[in-house]
Amino acid sequence: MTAKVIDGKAFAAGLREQIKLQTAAMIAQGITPGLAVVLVGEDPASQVYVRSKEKQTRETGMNSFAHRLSAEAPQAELLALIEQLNNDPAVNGILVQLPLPAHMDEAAVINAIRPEKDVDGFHILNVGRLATGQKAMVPCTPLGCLMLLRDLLGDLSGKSAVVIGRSNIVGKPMAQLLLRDSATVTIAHSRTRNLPELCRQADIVVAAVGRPNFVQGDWIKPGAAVVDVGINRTDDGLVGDVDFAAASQIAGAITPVPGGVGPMTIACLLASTLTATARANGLPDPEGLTP
Ligand SMILES: NC(=O)C1=CN([C@@H]2O[C@H](COP(=O)(O)OP(=O)(O)OC[C@H]3O[C@@H](n4cnc5c(N)ncnc54)[C@H](OP(=O)(O)O)[C@@H]3O)[C@@H](O)[C@H]2O)C=CC1
Ligand SMILES: Nc1nc(=O)c2c([nH]1)NC[C@@H]1CN(c3ccc(C(=O)N[C@@H](CCC(=O)O)C(=O)O)cc3)C=[N+]21
Repeated sequence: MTAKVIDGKAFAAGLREQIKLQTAAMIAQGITPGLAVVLVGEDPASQVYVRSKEKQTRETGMNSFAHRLSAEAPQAELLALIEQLNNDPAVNGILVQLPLPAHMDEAAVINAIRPEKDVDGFHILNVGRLATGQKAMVPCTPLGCLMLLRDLLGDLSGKSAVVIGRSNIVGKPMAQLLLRDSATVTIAHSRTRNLPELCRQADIVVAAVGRPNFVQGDWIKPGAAVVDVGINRTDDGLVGDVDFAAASQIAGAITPVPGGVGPMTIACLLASTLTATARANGLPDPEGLTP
């Protein structure tokens, strides 16, 4: 069997078209959504992402505000910038690109963002809201994965899902979203025993590990859905966390790297910016863009 290759790039493009239409409708009401992206330091990969985010933000008709701080900037300078963005009515969403330089306290920085403007969904209040089933800002990468899975499988209720990875930015919120959709969720990590066997029982495998080709083809249940979040730069170029060649012979559907989850992350960032703008203006949540 050969798996359906899920075209995240095309799905994301469709999502951006919807966002563009709904942004235009908002602008017609006198409201222009605005996203501020803050980059601290000169990490080349982060610079590429941030430029891509800025370009796509403008292409949907939203305002994009870029702020760059040197890698040596004191944390107080970043906190002062966040405070300024918190109080700027033209800014509906704030994203501080991670990772931050080692001298900064990531949690303190994230929690300084007004939760309503926290389009990454990393603020402790949004984490708590998601975990308790309240209206939250939801992290972009897991949201993108959820959209792809719902599109593929429809109702996720009762499906068994294994999420490999327990980070605050991918694994844990992914598990929360799948749980909210009534999947039966197992979270695996570096201390998990019998990971291959665990995966073999899963209808859905989400890999967010950060190790090239980590998930083997024979870990996959025939016909299962495989979502590869991993972005690993190797001598063979950009590869995911799943051995794509092997897994795509067994899975029912699989996301490629590149062209799978990555483009969905950025599209969901724009979706969340629109959601934040709607909520800030007492408008209903945008159609089809919130989980
Ligand atoms: N496509 C996209 O939009 C995005 C892609 N990414 C990519 O996704 C990947 C994961 O990112 P992130 O969550 O931030 O990474 P982290 O490094 O924060 O987390 C990795 C997780 O994998 C687990 N892990 C490590 N080794 C093993 C192992 N041998 N067996 C089982 N679990 C293991 C770790 O377990 P433990 O907790 O025990 O250490 C940890 O929970 C990276 O490649 C990253 O680049 C990230 C964000 C967005
Ligand atoms: N505050 C914050 N929020 C984030 O959402 C965030 C972050 N920090 N730090 C870094 C990670 C990583 N991330 C990606 C976004 C897009 C692609 C993406 O578009 N990938 C393309 C390929 C891009 C390439 O060629 O490098 C693809 O998979 O097709 C990948 C990874 C967001 N992150």
